Amino acid sequence: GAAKYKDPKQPLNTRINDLLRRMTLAEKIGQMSQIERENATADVMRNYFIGSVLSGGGSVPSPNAAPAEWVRMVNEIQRGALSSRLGIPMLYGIDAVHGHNNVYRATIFPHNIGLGCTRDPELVQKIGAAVALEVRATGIPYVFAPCIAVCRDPRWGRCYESFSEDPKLVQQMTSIISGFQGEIPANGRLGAPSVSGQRNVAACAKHYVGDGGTTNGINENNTVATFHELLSIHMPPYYNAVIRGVSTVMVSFSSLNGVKMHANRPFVTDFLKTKLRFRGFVISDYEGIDRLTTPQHADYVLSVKLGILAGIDMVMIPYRYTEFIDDLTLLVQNGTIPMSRIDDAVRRILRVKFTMGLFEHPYADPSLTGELGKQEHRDLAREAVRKSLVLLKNGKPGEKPLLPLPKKAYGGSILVAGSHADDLGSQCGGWTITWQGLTGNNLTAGTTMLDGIKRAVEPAIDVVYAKNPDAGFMQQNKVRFDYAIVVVGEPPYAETFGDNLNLTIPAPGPDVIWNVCGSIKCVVVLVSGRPLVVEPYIGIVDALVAAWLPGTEGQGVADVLFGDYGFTGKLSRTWFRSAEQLPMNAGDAHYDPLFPFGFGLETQPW
Ligand SMILES: OC[C@@H]1[C@@H](O)[C@H](O)[C@@H](O)c2nc(-c3ccccc3)cn21
Repeated sequence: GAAKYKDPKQPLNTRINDLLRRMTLAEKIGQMSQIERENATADVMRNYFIGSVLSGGGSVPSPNAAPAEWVRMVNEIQRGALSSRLGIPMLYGIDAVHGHNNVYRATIFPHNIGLGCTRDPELVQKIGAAVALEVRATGIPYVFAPCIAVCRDPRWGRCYESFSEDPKLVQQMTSIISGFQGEIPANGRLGAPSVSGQRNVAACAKHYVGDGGTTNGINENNTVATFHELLSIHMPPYYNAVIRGVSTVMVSFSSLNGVKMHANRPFVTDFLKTKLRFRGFVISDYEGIDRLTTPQHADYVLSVKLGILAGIDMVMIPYRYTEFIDDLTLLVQNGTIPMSRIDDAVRRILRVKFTMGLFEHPYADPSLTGELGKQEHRDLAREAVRKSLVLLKNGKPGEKPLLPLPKKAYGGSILVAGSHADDLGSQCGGWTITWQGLTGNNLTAGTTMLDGIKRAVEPAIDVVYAKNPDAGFMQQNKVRFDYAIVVVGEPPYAETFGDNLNLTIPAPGPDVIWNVCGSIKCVVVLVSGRPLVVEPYIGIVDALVAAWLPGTEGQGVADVLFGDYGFTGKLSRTWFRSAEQLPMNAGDAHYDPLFPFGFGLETQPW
């Protein structure tokens, strides 16, 4: 009859063992290879037995490609994989870290720092489920998310990808994994990979481990921590991720006490696989094994040896796949890497692929294309925006609170000022359409904060927008406006490009604050991937809101500014006074924040 591995009624381990024993070394090594979509032709997939393909940040079939085009591309690559001797389906992975963020017109949710401020794990689980549907709309079944870093220093360019400085809060937000993958079944094995069905996606807990603890927040650098500091600060979210059945774990570029994580067998194998009994597969980061040497790729045979022996099962190569395959083949044939290590890697990869039904459903479900950017998901994102905003000041001493703002203005006009009020790209931040993100309003479909404000106020009200009002403008108009909403902040950035040692509000933000708030009542809305230096302005502003990186549904900001909903957000990380204090986290002996972890004023809806 049919080969056992093709029979979904066979027990999981029967299928794995039946397939494994049929595989040649070349087919096994092919399964361990993940290549970039740009070089994933059907021939390459078939001839090299490639097991996985990725879209790197911004890697799309064509600019502004529609879901149907994504589906065609993924299916074409799959057809190549399935035409190989054993017909093992390939697994396509992509970064969906705040929505399906590479895809034009996808719903873009608040980045994780804002989701941490909602203190709402159930909401975050729903977000995972919604993002899974949008990812499946494009025929993709695997996401490199969530990042469960515990960011301990906001000078780190990726701090916005972290839910919190507090491991317990990050642990709570691992609920997103159950959103992505579906809840583990009641009789399911704890710790085993678990993807409920074809409306779910396999997830990836990243970056293992200690990515958020590097010295001075320098990206990809070194985390100095005792074993117990590691276990109490950076490791806890991995306990929850494993129990929730996360399918994959991605290794961090960073080092732990001087040992590169991509070469760290004690933690990748002995702790994660043996101690925690993680049974999914471990994937490297992008050229992560190349970076084991300086300069990177200086000795690729050594890189492959160290990475695979550390316990990496799948390598995000992503271009030099013939070199990877040749080098790994050599290392196995000369006995440096035992076949048992290869078999462990392939078993784990097959376990995930069988469990998620990839053999039975290798192709996209075309009925899901309508899920991309669906209004229901945008409404969910708008709710997340409302709940992520943190109100830091509301009214000067002895004065009544400024928020919620009235929807009518007695003078008939309000001023909206600042670069970030009318900039969809900046309110989305990095990892949006491109790797680094974009400024401007043409990148995708969404609602700027300015649009949201205009829709919120009564039609008769005149909303005047001035991107960068100078003192003269304010002098001439100070009696015209009842109040001003000033929206300033950081430009989009990702990874090392976001590393920053001073954390001041970029120009011309401060000038706009001085000019406007020195003249009329103002609420400042800060759009940033982390707390910034605001102490110099605290006295002059009437109200201050941390909006983080809200994403496409900017209407959510107006919802709370104008009192349709109350402010409820609580800081997911400490708001420092100056960068010289850093690192400074709740629980430290010396703790002198401007606003402490957990702080957040509240307002009542009208
Ligand atoms: O996009 C794939 C992965 C992503 O999942 C990881 O979180 C992230 O660390 C990452 N950096 C690069 C990357 C870095 C520098 C140049 C080119 C690509 C690629 N990736």
